[in-house]
Amino acid sequence: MILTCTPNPSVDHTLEVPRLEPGEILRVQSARTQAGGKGVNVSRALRRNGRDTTAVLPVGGPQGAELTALLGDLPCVRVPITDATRTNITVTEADGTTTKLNSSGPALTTAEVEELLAALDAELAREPQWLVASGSLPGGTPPDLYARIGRLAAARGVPVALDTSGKPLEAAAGAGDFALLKPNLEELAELLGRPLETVGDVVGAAREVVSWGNRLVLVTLGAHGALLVDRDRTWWAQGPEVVPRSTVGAGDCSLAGYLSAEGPPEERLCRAVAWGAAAVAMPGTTVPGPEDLRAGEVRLVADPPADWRVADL
Ligand SMILES: Nc1ncnc2c1ncn2[C@@H]1O[C@H](COP(=O)(O)OP(=O)(O)OP(=O)(O)O)[C@@H](O)[C@H]1O
Ligand SMILES: O=P(O)(O)OC[C@@]1(O)O[C@H](CO)[C@@H](O)[C@@H]1O
Repeated sequence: MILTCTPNPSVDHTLEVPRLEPGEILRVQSARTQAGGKGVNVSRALRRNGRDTTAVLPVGGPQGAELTALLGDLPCVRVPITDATRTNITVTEADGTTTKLNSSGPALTTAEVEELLAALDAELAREPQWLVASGSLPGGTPPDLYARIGRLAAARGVPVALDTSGKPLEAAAGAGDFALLKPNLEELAELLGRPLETVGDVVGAAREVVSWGNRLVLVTLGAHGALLVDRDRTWWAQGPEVVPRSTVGAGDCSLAGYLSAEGPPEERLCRAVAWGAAAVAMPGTTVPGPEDLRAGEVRLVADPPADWRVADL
């Protein structure tokens, strides 16, 4: 079983317009409301592909009730909170350009944070294969929450895959001990405080993160595929070419694909880019199923040259 924890889940509204023009009245071509939040999406993708998963998340207010309904039969542990679950809005354009308006989320009380951790610990006691800890932290939550979650999982012997950004990423990655970190290129550049333009730049940054005590770094590069870096090796993989419809959740599907695979790291990477590319071709926060994956069309390069420019991949 793969356990996910999403401290700041969302109801995702996606609006499709031909072209986003600020200041204009735009006619919406289609509107979708789906369950969202990074860990929730990882669980949804795993479930859609027949994997055993449980999602732990706080829910509150009418939006929390809406999220519960949208989650359907996804196995979940919902921790009730007083403040309302957030709603995030995405606008996608005909050329695949995706614009996100993400709310900061509800204010969790100290007691609610402790209840979330207790619920998570009870699930960790079931010895899942992985814990995925994902997404931003809601207001009022201490930035070291993911570091605390990492310690809870370590005490239960469960490896953790972390996907977050900004201060929570800084606080957790610096504490080390994560089996996998999944930043995208911008998140990794922000963490290290320098631009990352070549494969060598990205690998150097990822190795620095590994030197803090973390095992593997999966750096997703949007349309340019993904790099997987450990202490000694690097692999780059690129999924099949797709017509992008919505990039929302592509990173989550990549992580789900990575964790769903068994075998050596490079096989996991190939699965990650296949799932990520499939997600991009789907509307809103829709996750791909087995029929959407084109695993045979993945390109893999071991130890790619350091001078390759990410923008040219
Ligand atoms: N335009 C694209 N064309 C093809 N594949 C893409 C495209 N964008 C993303 N992907 C695939 O999805 C993966 C994840 O994308 P990305 O790096 O944008 O993740 P992310 O920023 O974490 O996304 P999110 O936070 O929305 O889940 C990439 O590694 C790649 O395999
Ligand atoms: O605000 P966060 O927590 O960083 O990201 C939240 C979010 O953008 O991430 C998912 C896609 O990865 C969406 O379902 C959701 O709306």
